[in-house]
Amino acid sequence: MPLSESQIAALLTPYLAPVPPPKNMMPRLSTYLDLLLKWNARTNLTAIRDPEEIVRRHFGESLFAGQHLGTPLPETLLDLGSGAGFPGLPIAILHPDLPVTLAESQNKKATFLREVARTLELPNVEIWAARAESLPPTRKFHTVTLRAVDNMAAALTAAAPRATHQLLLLTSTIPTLPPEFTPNPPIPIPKTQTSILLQATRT
Ligand SMILES: C[S@@+](CC[C@H](N)C(=O)[O-])C[C@H]1O[C@@H](n2cnc3c(N)ncnc32)[C@H](O)[C@@H]1O
Repeated sequence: MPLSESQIAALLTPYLAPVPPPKNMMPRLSTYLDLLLKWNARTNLTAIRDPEEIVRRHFGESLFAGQHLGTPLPETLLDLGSGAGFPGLPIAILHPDLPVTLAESQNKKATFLREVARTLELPNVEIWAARAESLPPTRKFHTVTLRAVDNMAAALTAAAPRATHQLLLLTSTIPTLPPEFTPNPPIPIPKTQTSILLQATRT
């Protein structure tokens, strides 16, 4: 049974500030969820299969990160190892004017990301269907996000030279950060025992 937009909104309440969401956010999240469930039935995009859990864990945590990008909003954002789009795609839905690049090296996941960006009509989303390390050296981003990457140390090595201002990590452990980045106190992510948001500023 698909979730209605109002069910999605209710599940997201703990993660969102009590302000009206941007126009089109709930319809876009609803379409994204439908696509994810459809694709996940035949190809393994995410191990979480329960729609409510997808909304809470993937959408909710990503949107929570999207509300901690700082003020003013970043000029550009790279989501390194985006998988099925987390946290980068919900952030792009929350901030449709923010140019977001999703780097994902697995072809089937990158194809899915393209399909979602096309269907949701998100013109500011770019899919980099290869390793982030292969982006041209001149490509830098105000903010680089990382969530659930398999090898955090390697991902941080790839992320650091790309981030002109900050790294934003969704993680359960505090990793050793590159020395040019200074962490702020971690922020607990709602409804989880262990996950934190760790923002680190280039100094
Ligand atoms: C465990 S998944 C997590 C995906 C997503 N961030 C999430 O939280 O659901 C990690 C993904 O990162 C991708 N990945 C790892 N290192 C990468 C790199 N250097 N460049 C691009 N993609 C990378 C992998 O292909 C994989 O799909």
